[in-house]
Amino acid sequence: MKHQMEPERGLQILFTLEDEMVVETVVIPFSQGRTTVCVSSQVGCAMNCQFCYTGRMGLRRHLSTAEIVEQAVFARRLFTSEFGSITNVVFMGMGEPFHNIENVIKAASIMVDEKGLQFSPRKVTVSTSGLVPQLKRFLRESNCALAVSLNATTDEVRNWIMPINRKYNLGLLLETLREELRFKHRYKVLFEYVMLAGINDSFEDARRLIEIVRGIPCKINLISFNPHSGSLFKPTPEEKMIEFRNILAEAGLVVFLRLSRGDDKMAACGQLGEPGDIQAPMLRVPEQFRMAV
Ligand SMILES: C[S@@+](CC[C@H](N)C(=O)[O-])C[C@H]1O[C@@H](n2cnc3c(N)ncnc32)[C@H](O)[C@@H]1O
Ligand code: SF4
Repeated sequence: MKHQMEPERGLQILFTLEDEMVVETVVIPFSQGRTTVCVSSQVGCAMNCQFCYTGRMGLRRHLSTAEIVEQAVFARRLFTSEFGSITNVVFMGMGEPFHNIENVIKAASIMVDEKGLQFSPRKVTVSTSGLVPQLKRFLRESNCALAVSLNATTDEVRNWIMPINRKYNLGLLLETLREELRFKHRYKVLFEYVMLAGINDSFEDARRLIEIVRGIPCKINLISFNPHSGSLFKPTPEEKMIEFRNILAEAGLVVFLRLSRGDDKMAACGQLGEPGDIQAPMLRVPEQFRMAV
């Protein structure tokens, strides 16, 4: 595993693997001494979410346990002096972690092991697009935190922007969480919701979101869409994101806004990878959204 810093793209680290494939890791310094390393679990991704740059690559291969852990080890070594220490790990880089569940569960356990990287389990978060059987397994076998990329409040929209929903729909995903979390004491799932202008950001969506997560111990992250070349979508304006947030907060939900981290040099969620010439297919835009994209 060789590595190289990409000064042009800020805190992005590129690792060249033994087979010359390249994987990306991002270090995100927040305020108050919190620094998060965002690790990849695959080269590319098979899930083909329509708003995600990595998804366009298709899946090249899974990463081994060692290749995942090494990203956190290296980031910690590199950033300890400059930004304090790495405090959090999120599996939100390239790939769908639960598509590579075996290696991800092992990597996460090494990260929290006393003889390993000694992170607190609450500070290691695995994010999924919603592979239901693997999600159940993770909740039963791992004590690390879980994030679920929701990104829509109806099957109609989610079937389009996240095709995995055709296999495991919203009802099944949310019912599984409701059931499984009954056995996890003081555990909250983090729902991620990337806001796409005119697609999933209406006030009706906000009200539906309140209904569909009812009974699930959760926090919600509203994420600003990071545009990339060739993408159909536009980010929801900041004021609208704030109004959307307020509707959720007034209903008693714990909700955070993750506004864009700014410049296009910063490597960010859903902007990692290099699709190349052969790309995953773009899906047909449903009739009612033709004007929005
Ligand atoms: C890149 S994914 C990796 C983890 C996992 N595959 C998943 O989907 O949760 C991490 C997060 O980035 C979000 N994301 C993907 N593309 C994005 C984009 N262009 N702008 C903002 N967030 C994006 C996803 O919805 C997800 O919540
Ligand atoms: S959002 Fe996650 S699951 Fe979807 S294509 Fe991107 S990396 Fe894969």
